[in-house]
Amino acid sequence: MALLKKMRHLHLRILPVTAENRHFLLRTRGFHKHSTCQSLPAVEENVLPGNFSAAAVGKDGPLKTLKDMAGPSTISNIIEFFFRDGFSRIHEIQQQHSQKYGRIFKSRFGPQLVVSIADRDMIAEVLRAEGVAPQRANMESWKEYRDMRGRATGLISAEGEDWLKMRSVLRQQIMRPRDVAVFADDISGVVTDLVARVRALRGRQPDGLTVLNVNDLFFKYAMEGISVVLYEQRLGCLEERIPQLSLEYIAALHLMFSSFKTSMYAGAIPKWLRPLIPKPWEEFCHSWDGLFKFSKVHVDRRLSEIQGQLAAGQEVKGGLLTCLLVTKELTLEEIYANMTEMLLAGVDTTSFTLSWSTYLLALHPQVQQQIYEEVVSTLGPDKVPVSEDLPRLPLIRGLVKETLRLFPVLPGNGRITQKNLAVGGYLIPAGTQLALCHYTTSLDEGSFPNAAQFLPQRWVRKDATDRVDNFGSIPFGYGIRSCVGRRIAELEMHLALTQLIQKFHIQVSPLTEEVRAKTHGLLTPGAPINVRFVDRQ
Ligand code: HEM
Repeated sequence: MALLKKMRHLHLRILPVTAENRHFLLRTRGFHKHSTCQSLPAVEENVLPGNFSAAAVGKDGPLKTLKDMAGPSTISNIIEFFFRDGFSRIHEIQQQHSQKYGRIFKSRFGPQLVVSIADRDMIAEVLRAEGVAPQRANMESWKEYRDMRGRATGLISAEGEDWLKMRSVLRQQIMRPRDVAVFADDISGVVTDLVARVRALRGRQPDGLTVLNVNDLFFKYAMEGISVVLYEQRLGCLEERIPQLSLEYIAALHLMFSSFKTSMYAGAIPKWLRPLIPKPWEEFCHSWDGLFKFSKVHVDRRLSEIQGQLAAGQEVKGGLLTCLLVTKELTLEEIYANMTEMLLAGVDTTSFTLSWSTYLLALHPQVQQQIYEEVVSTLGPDKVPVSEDLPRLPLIRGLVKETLRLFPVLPGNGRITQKNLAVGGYLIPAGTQLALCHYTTSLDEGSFPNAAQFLPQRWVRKDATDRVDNFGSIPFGYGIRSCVGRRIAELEMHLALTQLIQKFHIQVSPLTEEVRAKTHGLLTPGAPINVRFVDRQ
């Protein structure tokens, strides 16, 4: 209350969403309450959905039903996933299945039928036909945890009207490059610490050059980087001694990902079986407790700072969190939930991409040299890049795009169809779980000639009319439910890579053999990437 009364004294760096534009979104997009919140009935394969007649005809002739669709049998899936460790090869299995069964195929996982789409144009059709509040997957286990603890859902776990409200608030704060440019100075401060940490770590190795398991370093960078944006404070992750609270968070995050398979089962195992197999659900809840606790501490800290400033009649300045706390467009519980989910979504994604980028640069010294030349001809050898410099570094942007094409952090994404669709000659009923096979489309020769090659140059536009984006590679998703943190992630990666390339020759260490990708929830390096950072001057 006190905050609201004093809002006129505030000077926020970021303008809040107005009630007017939020309601505009709700009104004009024809959003219907509950339209996406239905529980998912098992999809019948041979039934023509309501709004299609039996003689439904697509652009290439009569439409077929899911019953006609090819795909691996349940038995072969069980063997593949449980006996051949398919969970760590989901990206490869995606490719193999699309070669064997076609660009659209079905798989069964117990009662769940999944339709996989490994074709750029079909994916485009699906995403372009999306409604106002698309649903990614069944988030029942996430919601159950939140209900059990009396917590709100955040952007990842929310659906329908709840999601739309939060999305319309957050998207206007962080979705455009110019919105996130205000964070560039703070992130640059984190990059300075990253560079210092590279020097400290390599100094400990016998050759004085190698940073072992570079992902460990980028993890800390990404956590520190996203935290200055989300919590408006430094966490000390790049210091020699990491503060206890941050260490606890890292442990909770590791538990969430290391128990990825068990967490998946937490949602898949029926509730009545939990007393017999309690571990997955217990670990799932335990890691969420840790993640929420961390966000709550940091949000509460900022809230009491703001209250103190207002009580003392001082001006309140701040970024995203300050704005959310002051405008109260989201409840405090929604703020905790969104900070928790954004932090979860924003650390490994960014750190894996940075690890793959440095690995690819090290493997391709000529490409690295080309990018280095662009950086020094634009900035000189020493200038610290600012956000306005980034549009003038197309190869740095191409480097990130090409890394994400070859190693899309999310090798596949999901959608639950909200209406009946005709895709690839098939009728897909509403309520069907779709798997969009981005790994396969990213490596498709039709979309990307010499697809296996690392060519950041392919993303550089020749002129303003030249569009090189295509649905073959959409690492941040597409449309209204795409990654809300995209611009923050890009800013963090562009600023870090520019400085690393400016300062160091990045070389493969003899300690690193070929590193292949494995799926562990996300597409991760399957072995430690050890990289040499050799001073350029
Ligand atoms: C390299 C870095 C990143 C990649 C490749 C990435 C990729 C993605 C993808 C593919 C999705 C799903 C989009 C869809 O379903 O269409 C997503 C969703 C999301 N991402 Fe990211 N992400 C990255 C970094 C971040 C960061 C830094 C944040 C923190 C703000 C973040 C927050 C989110 C959230 C909250 C969602 C859910 C959005 C919603 O459902 O409305 N991501 N991300």
